[in-house]
Amino acid sequence: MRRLHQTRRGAAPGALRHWDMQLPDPLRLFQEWFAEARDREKSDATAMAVATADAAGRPAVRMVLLKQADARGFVFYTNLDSPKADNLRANPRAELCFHWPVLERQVRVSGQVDAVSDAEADAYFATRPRLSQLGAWASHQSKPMNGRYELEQAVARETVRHGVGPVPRPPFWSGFRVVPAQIEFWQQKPFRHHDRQRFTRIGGVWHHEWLFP
Ligand SMILES: Cc1cc2nc3c(=O)[nH]c(=O)nc-3n(C[C@H](O)[C@H](O)[C@H](O)COP(=O)(O)O)c2cc1C
Repeated sequence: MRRLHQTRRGAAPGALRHWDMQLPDPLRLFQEWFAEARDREKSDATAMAVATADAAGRPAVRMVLLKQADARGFVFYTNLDSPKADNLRANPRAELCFHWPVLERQVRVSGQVDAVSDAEADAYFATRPRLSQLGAWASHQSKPMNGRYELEQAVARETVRHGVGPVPRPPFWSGFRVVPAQIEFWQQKPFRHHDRQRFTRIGGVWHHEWLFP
């Protein structure tokens, strides 16, 4: 695991010596852990739980797949008529949680949620397999259906409707970006003496704390 480097500074004669931490950028640290997870985990390292709450504060959590992670935030795609999208419109905050069991690591990311731009969603949708694109058109995500047959019928209808041309992104399908205000890295250690490091962004600057496990 990447460690904070501690360096002595300001050691003018007679001055108080102090420890100054040179902090790693938490987004870079995330990228390092994520790259290791992609190499070493047996399951999909992009799978993450996303917790939302409705306007009354009722929580809901479900798995989604991370499609982009950079300085702007963490992006996933979904149906805009789904309960999670309703929650995010009512209360545009979320927490993500990755668990990488082979590496014995957990990462939590929380913050404000923005809609991704239409251009960005179009570009990502165009990369999806055709059957996934048709599935996005066919699925009224989280609405009741009369068994699998209704889904298969809807996929068949969409297949005929789109013919052989490109399948455009449905207007009811797009992405959300969680803009990180806090990122916590948890690394399992023997006897539950785990490492926890929390980074909080205040006024555009990341602040670091160690937490008791
Ligand atoms: C590993 C995994 C990955 C998933 N990825 C997505 C995803 O990227 N987008 C999505 O809308 N649903 C995804 N799902 C399904 C969601 O967990 C959920 O069932 C669905 O989005 C409906 O959620 P909602 O009713 O809370 O809106 C995934 C499920 C699993 C188990």
